[in-house]
Amino acid sequence: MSTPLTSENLRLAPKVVLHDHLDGGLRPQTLIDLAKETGYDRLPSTDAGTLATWFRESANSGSLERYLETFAHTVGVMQTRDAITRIAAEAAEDLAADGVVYAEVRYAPEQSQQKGLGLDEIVEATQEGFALGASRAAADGRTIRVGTLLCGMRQADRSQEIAELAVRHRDSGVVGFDIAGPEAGFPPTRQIDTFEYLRQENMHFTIHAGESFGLPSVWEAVQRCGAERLGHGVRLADDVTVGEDGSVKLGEVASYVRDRRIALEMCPSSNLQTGAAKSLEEHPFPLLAAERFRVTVNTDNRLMSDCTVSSEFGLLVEAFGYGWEDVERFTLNAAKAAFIDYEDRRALIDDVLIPAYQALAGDGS
Ligand SMILES: O=c1[nH]cnc2c1ncn2[C@H]1C[C@H](O)[C@@H](CO)O1
Ligand SMILES: [Zn+2]
Repeated sequence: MSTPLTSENLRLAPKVVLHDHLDGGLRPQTLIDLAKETGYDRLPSTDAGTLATWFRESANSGSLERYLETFAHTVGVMQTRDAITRIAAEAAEDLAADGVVYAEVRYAPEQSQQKGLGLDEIVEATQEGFALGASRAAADGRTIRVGTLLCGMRQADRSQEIAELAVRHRDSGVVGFDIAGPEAGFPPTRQIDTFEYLRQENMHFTIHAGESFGLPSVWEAVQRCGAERLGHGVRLADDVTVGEDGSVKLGEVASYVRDRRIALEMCPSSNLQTGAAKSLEEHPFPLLAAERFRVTVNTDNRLMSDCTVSSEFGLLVEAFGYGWEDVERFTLNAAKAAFIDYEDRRALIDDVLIPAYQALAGDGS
């Protein structure tokens, strides 16, 4: 018999998240504690409940630029080694508690230098935190592995430095690179030399594209920069035409992305907040999933969207009637697109995910 697809069972099911920002996932109380400890005096509230609501409501702005303004407060407390380690440890614990077995968590090290920390020190403090969080989760009976993506910020000019930092730390848990920040006016080709460098170093990278800017941004990210995955990529749907008879026709960019199995790191709640999608019903997730794009389900920012990986799955299950076989497919999509070694991906898929979803779907019982 199949296990009922409830929110609690979704939480217990093993999941993979590829797009989760460290500075978008702080616990509200931690933010308050760290603001006090580090002398950050600009928090909108020192009550955890009020602060959580403030983030959710402020991020719910309909604009990516305004959504991004809320990060000044989280980044504001990520300026000491201890604060960064605590935040990373809690992120690993919170993801593990939500049933995530493999996570790629990203952040922009250049934003943690307000008090003079060095870039390498920031990466070391983060890695230390993830290791600590994973070992605390293990003590609680949960297994999680965390890979890190380092982000260059599109509006700044430090991507090359950050890419070199990622390459330097590739043997201690950094698995890839990304560019984040405002999309309009900052095309990924501004950093084209950095992407060329990363390819020469055999380093993986994803690019936030097709979120607040349209199809040209997706095309540039894929064809000019060589992105292996797309952060969001919702506007790819502009290249998918659904006829009156329900027939679906893909344009060249969409075809290429589907043919090459370029993963789409979809984050439904975040998309609703930034206006990348008007409503869940109009979100391109079900269309792209039905057309067998490599869609994955992600949080983007757990604090700003007040979500978890399992709650994002829950939204999609409720809106589009997905079953365990769909949850499994989206999870396997994420495992296949992870930036870890092939052997590790295979082990994750064969030894962890497939047996668990067989049991959930009631196969062989
Ligand atoms: O959805 C997003 N689009 C573009 N940039 C984003 C998004 N979510 C977070 N960021 C930015 C704000 C963070 O400070 C930065 C690094 O995690 O990435
Ligand atoms: Zn993001």
